[in-house]
Amino acid sequence: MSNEELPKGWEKRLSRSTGQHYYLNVYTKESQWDVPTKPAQPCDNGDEPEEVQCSHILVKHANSRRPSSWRETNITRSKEEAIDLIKSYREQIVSGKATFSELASKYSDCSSAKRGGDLGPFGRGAMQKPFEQAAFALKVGELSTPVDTDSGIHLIERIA
Ligand SMILES: Cn1nc(-c2ccccc2)cc1C(=O)N[C@H](Cc1nc2ccccc2[nH]1)C(=O)O
Repeated sequence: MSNEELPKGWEKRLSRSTGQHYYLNVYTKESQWDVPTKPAQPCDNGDEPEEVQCSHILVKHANSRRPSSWRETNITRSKEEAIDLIKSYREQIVSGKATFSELASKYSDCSSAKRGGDLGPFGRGAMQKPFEQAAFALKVGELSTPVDTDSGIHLIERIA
């Protein structure tokens, strides 16, 4: 089957190690041995937007990729403490005690804190995969549960 015959967004590649053909999803860069039967990205059939816009609160921990931020030069909290903080922020937002923007501006370890956590619009392939998957699974206005990436623990709100 040539590339032209494959569903949109897939490419046929040859594995150097096995000599077998595999199929590359050009959007997610994920590969598979089975011949794809559906378009590579749900948005090809209108199920998913090209981009989403999200705000997030990031709490870094000692094992984060870069355990430093505008708030704290040397971040030493544990991953479990970071998860507990994100859960407490989520509770404050859901109960109306604080707004997402207020908490992001005060506590997020991402430089987007200065914009209330707003990351702007992004498409698939722009963010670390766990963040992307969580963001694209949210409905507009919805709040995530804690999301774990190499950067730390996130709380994500989908804006658009
Ligand atoms: C992806 N991104 N966008 C901004 C941003 C956007 C708008 C305005 C200012 C900063 C900052 C970042 C960023 O990578 N920040 C990192 C932390 C971080 N890691 C992330 C992983 C996924 C999504 C957002 C993330 N933010 C940092 O400051 O150490």
